[in-house]
Amino acid sequence: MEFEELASIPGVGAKTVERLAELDDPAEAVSEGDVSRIARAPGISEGRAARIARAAIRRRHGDSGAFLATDRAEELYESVLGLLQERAVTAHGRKRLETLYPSASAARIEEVRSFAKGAVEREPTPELLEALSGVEPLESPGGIRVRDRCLATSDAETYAEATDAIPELSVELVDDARDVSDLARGYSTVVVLDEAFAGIELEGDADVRVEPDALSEPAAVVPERTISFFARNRGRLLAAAAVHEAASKLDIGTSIDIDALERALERLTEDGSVDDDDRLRALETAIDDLDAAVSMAEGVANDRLRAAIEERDVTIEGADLLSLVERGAGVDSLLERELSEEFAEAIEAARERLVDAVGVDDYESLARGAFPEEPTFPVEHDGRVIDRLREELSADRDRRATRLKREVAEELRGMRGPAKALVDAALELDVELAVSRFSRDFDCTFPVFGGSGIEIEGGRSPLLDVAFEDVEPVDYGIEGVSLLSGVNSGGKTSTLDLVGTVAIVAQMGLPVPAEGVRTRRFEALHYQAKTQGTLDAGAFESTLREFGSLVEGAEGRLVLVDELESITEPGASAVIIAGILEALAEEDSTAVFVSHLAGEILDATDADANVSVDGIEAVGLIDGELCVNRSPIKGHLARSTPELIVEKLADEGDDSENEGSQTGFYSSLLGKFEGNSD
Ligand SMILES: Nc1ncnc2c1ncn2[C@@H]1O[C@H](COP(=O)(O)OP(=O)(O)OP(=O)(O)O)[C@@H](O)[C@H]1O
Repeated sequence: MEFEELASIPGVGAKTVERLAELDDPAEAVSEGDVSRIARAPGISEGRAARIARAAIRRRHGDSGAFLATDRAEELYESVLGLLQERAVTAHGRKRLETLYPSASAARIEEVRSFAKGAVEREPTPELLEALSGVEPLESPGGIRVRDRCLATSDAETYAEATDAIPELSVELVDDARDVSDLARGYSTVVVLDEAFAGIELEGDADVRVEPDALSEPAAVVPERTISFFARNRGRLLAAAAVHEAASKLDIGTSIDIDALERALERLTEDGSVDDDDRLRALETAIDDLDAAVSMAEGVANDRLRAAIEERDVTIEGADLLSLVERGAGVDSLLERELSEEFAEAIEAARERLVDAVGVDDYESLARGAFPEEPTFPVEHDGRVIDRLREELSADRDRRATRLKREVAEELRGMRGPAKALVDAALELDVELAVSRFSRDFDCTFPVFGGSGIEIEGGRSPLLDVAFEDVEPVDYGIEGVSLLSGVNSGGKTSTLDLVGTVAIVAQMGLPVPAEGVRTRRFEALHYQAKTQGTLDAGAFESTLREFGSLVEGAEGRLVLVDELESITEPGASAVIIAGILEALAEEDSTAVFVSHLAGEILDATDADANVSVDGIEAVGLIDGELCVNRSPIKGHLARSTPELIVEKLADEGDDSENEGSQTGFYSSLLGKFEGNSD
C-alpha cells in the first residue's frame, strides 16, 4: 500500500498522515500494519496505532471488514480477543493483538496462520513471562542540553555549522585567547574548533581543548547523544535482554552482543550518568557535603579553643598588657600570645577534619588552605578558598563524568539499531506467547479450510460459564440449513456460541478450541442473539426487514439465529421462520436456527425445501436433573423437557401399584407427545 493512500482509510485524517510521515519509513511501517512502529509517530497513541494498523492490513487484503455482521458476532469476537489479550504480558502486546481480526480474505487468514503456527511452538515459561513484564516500546529521549561544555570558534561559518551539528552544546564566537579564557571560567571544558588556537596559553584551570575535527565526530564531544537513548530506555532494554536470554533465541535479524549491551547498561543510570566510578562518586559527595564539612571543621577548632581558654588562667604582666593595649591590639592577640600552641593545634584539627571530609586525593593542600595560620577566635574559614575548592571539584567531576560517558558511549556505539530490533522482537514474542497460551489453555488445533459448511469435532467453548475443564466436548456439523431443537438448558445457545467462536477464531487465522475442525471460508458471520420477549409492531417489522436483506445474497454466509420465535406469537413465528429457512436454503447458505418450535416450523416448511432438524437430546433424568448429550444428533427432533417429565411420571406409575389410575393419565399424555412427533 502506498503511504499516500493512508489518508483515505476511515479515521486517518491528514493530521495523522502528517505525524506518520515523521517515521523512519512510514510506507513500510504502515503497509506492514506494524503497531509498534506506527506508535512511534509523535502524538499517536498505541490504541490509535492499533486501529490504523488494522485498517491498513484490511486495506492491503481488500477486506471490507464486514465479516462480523451483527452485534452478537462482534461480541463473540471481543470475547475471543479478550481471552487472547489476557494472555499477553505487555500493554503493547495487547494492542498488537487487536490487529488480529476475522477476515474473509484467504491471504489474510494464511498470513496470520503461518505466524500462529510458529507461535504455538513457543514455550510460555514463567521466566519468559516474568522477563516480558518489563518490556515496553522504546521512547526517544527528546532534545538534550549539556551545560558543562561549550564549543568555541572565531569563524562565522564554523559557528553556523556547529550550531546545526551539535545542538546539545552552546556555541560561542571568540576573537582571541582572552575570550577563550573568559569562557573557560563558565565551563568545565571548552572545545575550540579552530586550529589557530592550538598551543595558546590560558589562565585558570578549565580544560580547553583544540579539536578542529570535533564536528565530524560529535559523539566524542557529546557522548550524551549516544547515551541518552540507552539511559532513557535502560529498564526496557535490560528487560528485553532478559527475554532474549530466557527465550534462548530471539530472532532479531541482526547480530547483537547482548552481554556487552547489558554491561554498558549496568554502568548507566536512567538520567544518563555513569554510576560505577568511585572517584566520581567521591567528588560528588565532596561537593554536596562541602558546606557542612566546613562548618564541622570550624566547630572542631572552636570547641578545642574554647575548652583550652576555659581551662587556662592567664597571667599577664602589667607592662605587657599596657603595650598591647597601646598598640590597639585586641583580646585575640593576647590569646595568640598566650595560647599560640593551642591555636596551632586547633587550626590543624580543622584542616584535618576538612581534608578528611573532602576525601578526594589531589585536593589536600587546597583544602588545608581554607584555614589560614593567623589566629582568630572564633576560627573562621577563608570563603575564597572554599569557592575555589568547590569550582575545582566541580570541574573535575564534570570532566570525569564526561570521560566515563565517552567510554560507555564507545561501548554502545552501533548498538542502537540492534537494541531496537531486540525490543521489537521481545514485544512480538509477547504476541506469540499470548497465541501459544490461548492454544494450550483451550486445547486448540488448526482448522482445515475446504468443503461446504462447518464441521466441529470435540469442540469446547472457552466462553461458557463453567470452568474449561468441565466443558463437555461437542461434535456438530452443519451443511445447508438446519433447525436445532433440544431440551431446556440443553446447550443450544452454547452450541451456537461454539460454532460462532470457532468460525471467528478460524478466520482470524488462529487455532480453534476443538479436536478437529473443517470449515469453508465464510464471507460473513450473521449471528442473531435471542430476542428478549415479544416485539412491538415496529420492532417486529424492522427485524423482518433485517432478515429480508440477510436472505438476499446470503450465499457464503454463516447464519446463526437463536430462538427467533419469541418475536411474535408462536403460530405466526413458525410460518415466518419456515419462510426464512426456505429462502436461506435456496441461497445455499449455512445456517442454524435454534428453536423450541422446531416441530411446528418443520410442519410449516415446504417439503421440498432442504431444511433439516438436529436435536440436543436428554438421555434421561437423573435425580430430577436432565442428563444431556451435548452433541446434537443429526436429522433428529429432540424431545422436549415436558415430554421427558411426562415420560418419567408414566414410568414411575408403571413401577408403583398405588397410583394405577394416574398412570393411565400419564401414559395417554405421553401417547399424545409421541403421536405428535411422528
Ligand atoms: N458443552 C457443555 N459443557 C458443559 N456445560 C454446558 C455445555 N453446554 C451448555 N452447558 C451448560 O448448560 C447451560 C445452559 O446452556 P444453554 O443456555 O446453551 O442451553 P439452551 O439449550 O440454549 O437453553 P434454553 O433452552 O434455555 O435456551 C450453560 O449455562 C452451561 O452451564
